[in-house]
Amino acid sequence: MNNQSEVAVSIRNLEMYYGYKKVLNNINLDVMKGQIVGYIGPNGAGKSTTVKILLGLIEGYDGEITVLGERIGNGNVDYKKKIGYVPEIAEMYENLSAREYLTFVGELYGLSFDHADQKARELMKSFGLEEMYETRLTSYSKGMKQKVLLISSLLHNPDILFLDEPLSGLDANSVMVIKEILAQLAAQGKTIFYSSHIMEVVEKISHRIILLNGGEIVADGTFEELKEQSKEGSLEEIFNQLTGFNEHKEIAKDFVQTIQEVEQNEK
Ligand SMILES: Nc1ncnc2c1ncn2[C@@H]1O[C@H](COP(=O)(O)OP(=O)(O)OP(=O)(O)O)[C@@H](O)[C@H]1O
Repeated sequence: MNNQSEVAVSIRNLEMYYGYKKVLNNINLDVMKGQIVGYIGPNGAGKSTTVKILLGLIEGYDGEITVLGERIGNGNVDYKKKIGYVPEIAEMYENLSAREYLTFVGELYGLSFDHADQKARELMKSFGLEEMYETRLTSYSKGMKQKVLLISSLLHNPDILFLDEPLSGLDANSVMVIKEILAQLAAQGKTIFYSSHIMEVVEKISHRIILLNGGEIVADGTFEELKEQSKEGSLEEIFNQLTGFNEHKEIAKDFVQTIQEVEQNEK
């Protein structure tokens, strides 16, 4: 089932200010069901701000946003049950075991304890973490915590997923598994917003790439379309070109020179 013609998220004339600073400028988007959207841009471009607005975590924006047919921001929060979110930096209550954490999150999303428990145990097993299920998260490695976070975002079988650096800390084998899971979820009609600074992965995984720069969309299309427009070969090169960046060597040289500076009395 792939409903690429149905709109999952619609954004019209979105603008956001922090104080006097405009951080989102006239964002317009329709994202279809079953699409994996690579939502990329330089640090501070406005990616997290957009996602937090869609999640209902930030108010005070201008514009109209519809998620799965519901206009958001009118007090109706039911749509949030259909969303899964993996933030880049997560508060995980690390004194809890994975079992306690995941059943807690599952119950927040309306699952019964038993259903959440059974599902979480099964998903932990798929990730090779069955033995760790009752162990406190404090003793998990970074990659293990990331797997628990991914599970927590998917337990309630959401229709839309927002992932911020979801492969952070994962080994090569786990990366292959997650990429395949995302492809299969999209094929079932789930919509995935995938934010990452790792261009090789975004290039491969995304059906559509949206590049944000200074709060504006500066590119929107398939990787092939972006390549055609920019005449560059890789997404990294397209990114550098469209964000006007070609000074990495000079910046690195200045940085290294500064590190090597010694005070007169240190010589
Ligand atoms: N709570 C806040 N108060 C004031 N300004 C903020 C706040 N959060 C973000 N900003 C500003 O909004 C702009 C967009 O930030 P945002 O976090 O959306 O960027 P991003 O594209 O997600 O960046 P990164 O790739 O570094 O995660 C930046 O200029 C940032 O300084």
